[in-house]
Amino acid sequence: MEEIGFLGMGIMGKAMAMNLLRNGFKVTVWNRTLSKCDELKEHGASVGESPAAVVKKCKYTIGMLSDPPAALSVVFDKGGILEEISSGKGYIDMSTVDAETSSKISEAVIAKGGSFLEAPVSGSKKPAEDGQLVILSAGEKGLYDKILPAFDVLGKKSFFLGEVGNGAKMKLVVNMIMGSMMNAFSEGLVLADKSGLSPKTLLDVLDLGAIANPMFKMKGPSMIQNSYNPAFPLKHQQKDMRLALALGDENAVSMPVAAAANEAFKKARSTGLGDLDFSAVYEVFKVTEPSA
Ligand SMILES: NC(=O)C1=CN([C@@H]2O[C@H](COP(=O)(O)OP(=O)(O)OC[C@H]3O[C@@H](n4cnc5c(N)ncnc54)[C@H](OP(=O)(O)O)[C@@H]3O)[C@@H](O)[C@H]2O)C=CC1
Ligand SMILES: O=CCCC(=O)O
Repeated sequence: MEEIGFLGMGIMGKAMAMNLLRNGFKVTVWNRTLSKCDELKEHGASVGESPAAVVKKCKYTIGMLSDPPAALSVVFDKGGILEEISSGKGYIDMSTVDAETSSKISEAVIAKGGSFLEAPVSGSKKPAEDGQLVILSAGEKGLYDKILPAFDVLGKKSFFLGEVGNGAKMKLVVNMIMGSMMNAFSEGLVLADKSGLSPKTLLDVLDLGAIANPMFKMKGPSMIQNSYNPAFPLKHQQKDMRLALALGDENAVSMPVAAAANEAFKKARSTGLGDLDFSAVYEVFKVTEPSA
């Protein structure tokens, strides 16, 4: 497989690029804060000085950026992808963004003769490290077929969902459900605790029943220890709720549960919890009325 470019060495990008290196791919990385490339360099990656420099060197470049402004910035700004993308080169944006952002990027890349695929992922830090992501791609099928060897390393399953926007929408629907579940779970933990039950026993009961799931199992024990080491930062979960609610607006879908969950994530952000794991929304539900 050709050398792969990788833009964005955050929690996910670093784990994914490291995984590609471990599996024998040649990788050139770039990050806005350059020092975050150091560890990758120690493991054999080359470092590009700009997104454009990475695209110039590599036939295929992957992006894993925080949000729509970041995803647009690496494409359209000075030193961005558009300066070097051309016929025969492909850009694969794996960031979680809305369909409109993805379409803007796709149109600009294609106008320069390049190919584009959106490919957001389900799965967090650990699945990224272990190559167990679920990849939700859409866009140019030819590029999908060519990048599959890399997807096979990064994920346990890849979907091709058709036209650009479908991957972004699928990802937002999934994360809207996940964020709402995390709110219900947090409320339940607080309700158990305040009504004199053991939250730990609640976790055991949940795990044996019809609503057992990997998220409760993985996050529950650390939540009841008030430990929120970020795997999926809360600020990104709130961004996904906001983008999913906008998708609901466009399609006239009433989403009262997601809207309430979004408010809780906003509240958590406003109290300085945005950089912690999204499970820190639990803290919002713990706040009790001051006693008279
Ligand atoms: N963490 C998770 O569990 C998952 C995250 N995602 C999604 O993946 C994406 C990345 O998430 P994650 O790795 O957790 O996020 P991080 O916050 O850890 O990393 C964000 C990355 O985006 C870069 N960035 C931010 N703003 C800009 C900008 N204006 N220009 C250029 N680069 C910028 C950061 O660079 P710098 O270091 O300079 O700040 C960093 O490399 C997000 O869209 C997220 O929603 C999807 C699945 C799971
Ligand atoms: O976007 C983040 C998703 C996190 C997960 O799927 O566990």
